Amino acid sequence: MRVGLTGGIATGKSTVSRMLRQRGAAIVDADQAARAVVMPGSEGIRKVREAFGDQVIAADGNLDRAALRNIVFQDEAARNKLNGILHPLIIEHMEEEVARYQQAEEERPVILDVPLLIEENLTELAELVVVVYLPEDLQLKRLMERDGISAAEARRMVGAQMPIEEKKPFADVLIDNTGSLADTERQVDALWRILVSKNGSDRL
Ligand SMILES: CC(C)(COP(=O)(O)OP(=O)(O)OC[C@H]1O[C@@H](n2cnc3c(N)ncnc32)[C@H](O)[C@@H]1O)[C@@H](O)C(=O)NCCC(=O)NCCS
Ligand SMILES: Nc1ncnc2c1ncn2[C@@H]1O[C@H](COP(=O)(O)OP(=O)(O)OP(=O)(O)O)[C@@H](O)[C@H]1O
Repeated sequence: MRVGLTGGIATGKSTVSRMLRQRGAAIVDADQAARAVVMPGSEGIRKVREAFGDQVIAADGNLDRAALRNIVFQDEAARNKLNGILHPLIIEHMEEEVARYQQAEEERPVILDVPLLIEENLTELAELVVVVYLPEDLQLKRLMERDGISAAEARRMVGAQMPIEEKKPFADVLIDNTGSLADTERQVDALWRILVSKNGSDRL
């Protein structure tokens, strides 16, 4: 079964996906795919260089992620341009990974960890949509603490995504990550029970 795991930046997707992996899920992560498709020499990095110039390429030939991040979180047109280049490559990369897991004999749930699942109309990739939720004030606080950034910068990054309150109605299952990690673990346990029963593999 394919599960779409989404939320807003820093609401706790990686935290929840780690908890699901510990319970036996396979994880396919869009942020990792976004890194894989811009490896030196790839079609992705060539197209990004054509669009944004040498300012976003580091001396060693890798993508200069900080430079590109500064550009795209300030400028919607630049962000749309980057998305237009990378999203088809990211989706293709993720589809290949999913196919590899599904060809394997196991029936374990495959979790698609995709921050922009709803913005990019990708919910159809998944049979079940899980939204990891935090109220926006706490989202900003955790983002500032994790990335060591200012409130203004955090607001810009959050502003580049659909507000978390608007993502809530898309959830088949909502995980509220406001409380302690133990509290979130309990919600993940309940989700896991749903996933294994839908897979017909309650015996796991
Ligand atoms: C701009 C880039 C180079 C910044 O890299 P950096 O290492 O600093 O951040 P990282 O990739 O880990 O992303 C952190 C978070 O930012 C948010 N985010 C990333 N890209 C976008 C975007 N295009 N629009 C809105 N939010 C985004 C996501 O919540 C993500 O989890 C990178 O995020 C990127 O290549 N983005 C475009 C690809 C993309 O859309 N990725 C999101 C998954 S579909
Ligand atoms: N229940 C919790 N209590 C306190 N801190 C938490 C909790 N859950 C997650 N965090 C912290 O909040 C921050 C954001 O969590 P995480 O990195 O999992 O978010 P994310 O949604 O994967 O972010 P991104 O969109 O950037 O990939 C991290 O520093 C994490 O350690």
